[in-house]
Amino acid sequence: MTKKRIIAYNRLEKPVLEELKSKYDVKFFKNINTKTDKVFLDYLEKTEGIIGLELEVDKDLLVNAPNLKIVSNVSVGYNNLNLEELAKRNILATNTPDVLTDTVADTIFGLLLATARRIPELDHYVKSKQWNDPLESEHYGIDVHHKTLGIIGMGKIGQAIAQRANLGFDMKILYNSRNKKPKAEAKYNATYCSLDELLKQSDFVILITPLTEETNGFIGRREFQLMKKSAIFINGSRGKTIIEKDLIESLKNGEIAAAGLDVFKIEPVEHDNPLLNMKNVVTLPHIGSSTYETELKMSELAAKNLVAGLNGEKPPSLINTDVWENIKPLVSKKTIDK
Ligand SMILES: NC(=O)C1=CN([C@@H]2O[C@H](COP(=O)(O)OP(=O)(O)OC[C@H]3O[C@@H](n4cnc5c(N)ncnc54)[C@H](OP(=O)(O)O)[C@@H]3O)[C@@H](O)[C@H]2O)C=CC1
Ligand SMILES: O=CC(=O)O
Repeated sequence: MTKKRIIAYNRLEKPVLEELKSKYDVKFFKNINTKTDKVFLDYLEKTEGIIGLELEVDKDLLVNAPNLKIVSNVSVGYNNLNLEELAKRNILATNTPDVLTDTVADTIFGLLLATARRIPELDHYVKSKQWNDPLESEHYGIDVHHKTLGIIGMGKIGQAIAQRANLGFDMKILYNSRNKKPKAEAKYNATYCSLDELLKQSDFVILITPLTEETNGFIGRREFQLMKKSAIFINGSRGKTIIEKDLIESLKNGEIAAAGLDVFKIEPVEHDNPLLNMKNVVTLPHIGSSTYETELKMSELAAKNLVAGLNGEKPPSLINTDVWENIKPLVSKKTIDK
């Protein structure tokens, strides 16, 4: 029997890739132009499953993928998927929630600490042999413990951040999300407030929402100007949830004190991005979930999702349940190859 054809894109941990290769005809592509790469487009035509990171699955791609049954993201965010176009074609979409929650919360909290206490800047100060005298106040940071933290996006990761802030740092927690979270309020002593109130009252603002039509450009000049001049802004969501040029202006004009960024409008970040020259900005290369343990768990979950979808079974972390309801009656037991 000919093996089903699979595309793996950008990231999949080696043992998982090898396991898939034993079952399927898998081709791995990395960061190619998917609109023009001939090898990719030829392969895509007979592909039944895609697994990977940040592949833009839009109408252009889907018209070239007539046999596609499932797209399995190795990420919790799925702003790279056009769900409307996938639904029109009854193609399943999956992601990797939960397994990364604590790791991402650790990264984001680490970024907050690094920005507040100026850790990368002072590391450079020591290693570049500038530490020759006792330190003066120009090198001081600001306290994190007992301050007010505003979390925009009180979902799984937002709540894991609240846990760290509440139990570890005794912070006052304000949050904003579409719906109130009474359980999280009780557990982490968190208070719901409007976005504007959160921005005005917080010493630290963490943005950790998905990128959607609603959150595209969510935080811009108006929002930065509402923040305290001493506020530190942390973005762990997606680069496009903020207006990056507005952040640059607000930092330049002292409207906020500093920023910690794991995500950028364009990734990898462009080398002439002004944020890279700002001392009060701490940058990371989108590594929220990137530990050995968690990346492996994400790849394993993504593979489980993919295999289930290809076998006509409901994937464990399905995004578009409406598509599953449509195809469920059509899935023929005969076509299932276990
Ligand atoms: N930097 C990195 O490496 C990583 C980044 N991420 C990003 O973090 C995001 C969140 O992940 P996760 O916590 O697991 O997802 P969840 O779905 O559990 O949480 C998302 C939260 O965002 C809230 N939200 C959505 N839209 C709005 C809005 N318009 N205004 C205010 N709040 C809103 C939701 O509110 P409600 O519950 O009320 O609907 C929910 O509380 C991902 O989608 C991804 O973009 C994730 C992993 C790693
Ligand atoms: O950014 C990473 C994700 O899992 O989403």
